[in-house]
Amino acid sequence: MQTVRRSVLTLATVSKKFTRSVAVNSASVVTNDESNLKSWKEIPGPSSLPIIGQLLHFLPRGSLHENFVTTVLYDQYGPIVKIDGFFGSPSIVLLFDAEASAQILRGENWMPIRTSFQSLDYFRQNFYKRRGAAPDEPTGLISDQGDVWKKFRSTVNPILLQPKTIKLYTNSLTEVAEDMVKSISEYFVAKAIKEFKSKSQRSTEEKGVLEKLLEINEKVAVIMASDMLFAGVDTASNTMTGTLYLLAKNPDKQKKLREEILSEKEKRPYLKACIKESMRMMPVVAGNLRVTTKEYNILGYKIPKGTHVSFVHQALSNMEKHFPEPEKYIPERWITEKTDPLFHGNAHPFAWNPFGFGVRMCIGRRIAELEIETFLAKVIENFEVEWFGPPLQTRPSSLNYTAGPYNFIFKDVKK
Ligand code: HEM
Repeated sequence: MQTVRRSVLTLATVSKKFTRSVAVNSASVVTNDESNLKSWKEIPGPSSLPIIGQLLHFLPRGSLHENFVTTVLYDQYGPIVKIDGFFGSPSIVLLFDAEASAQILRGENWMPIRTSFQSLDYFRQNFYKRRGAAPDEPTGLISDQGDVWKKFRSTVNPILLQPKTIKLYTNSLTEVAEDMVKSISEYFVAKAIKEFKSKSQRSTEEKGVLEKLLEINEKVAVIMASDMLFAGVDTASNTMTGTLYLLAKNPDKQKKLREEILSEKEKRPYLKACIKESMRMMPVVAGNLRVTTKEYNILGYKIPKGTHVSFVHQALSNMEKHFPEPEKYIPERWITEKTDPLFHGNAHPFAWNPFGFGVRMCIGRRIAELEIETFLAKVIENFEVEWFGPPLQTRPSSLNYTAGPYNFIFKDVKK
């Protein structure tokens, strides 16, 4: 149970600037004949006890203690599963169905609610309150909801999602990522202010993310720095480790990637494909979450307003029906012809959804992609990466963390 909650990264008049690529489609909500719908109580799930609900199943030695998100629940109960809340926490509905996920994600795309970590909410609210902030002031994208989230997201969206700005910022971002664990956001912002002031006036094109955020105001920069530290470090680093592991286990794919990198062509489709494929097999975020703001009819069940629904895309992207031979690392599926049975476009569009959806999708996506591409290209260009010993383990928690030992061998590439 705890794992489900933590597995979900609890991490909209939405500004026109960022609605353009988003399909708001509440018309797609299923309108089954109401009389045939089963009630919320009838949604299948593990057996439950008063007060503690299904907790026993998730404790050590319980049948669902480990990795149930991917297979066990789906195999036992099907595409929709209810996990009862316990000790006052809300119940949660898990969806293992791409179309049903699409219905809710689209239906909630106007003002998506994705609950955060209670401890983070508490800390941020008290931290900012102590500093004299008004109740409607933002605390961060991860923790805010409703109008406060919408207004703040509209402010930072154009900067964070602009490819030109992100490209400029990659080097400093990577540097920041390396030692950010030791520091707090204010430290970086203070340092950045000092640095920027010491530099002569620069054109808009040369300014990085933090510089542009600082131009809005210091508060926006501090909040965003805090969000980026919280959501951007472990996600990107675990994805890099997972990709490196899969490349080490698939030397033919690694060789092909090295050839592309050494060819020094500007575009690197195979590199992108390698990353997409590892995010399909080993997504760092197992599922996403929305709290419904209206009633839905999903897979024959009535889902009331206010329900916590989790879309378990880790399970979906590892299903044969969406991605043939799902247990194999085949980056080619992302670049092959439409006629190839492996073609990724044959999968349901919501079966691979590692960065979330719509107006609330990951705001750091471009930064993450660039970071991961830069890192992998450098490593694969310089080293032949091998792996020895048992497979790399992942530890599902708030994210799917890779767990040591990291049995990599790096051999110099003979150039
Ligand atoms: C491989 C790396 C990453 C993955 C897989 C990932 C995944 C996600 C997902 C699934 C969401 C939820 C989206 C939704 O609700 O629809 C999210 C939100 C978010 N991510 Fe990422 N992320 C990654 C890297 C980053 C980076 C590098 C940053 C910052 C630099 C970042 C910042 C955020 C923030 C601030 C949010 C909250 C957005 C909001 O609620 O408006 N993420 N991410």
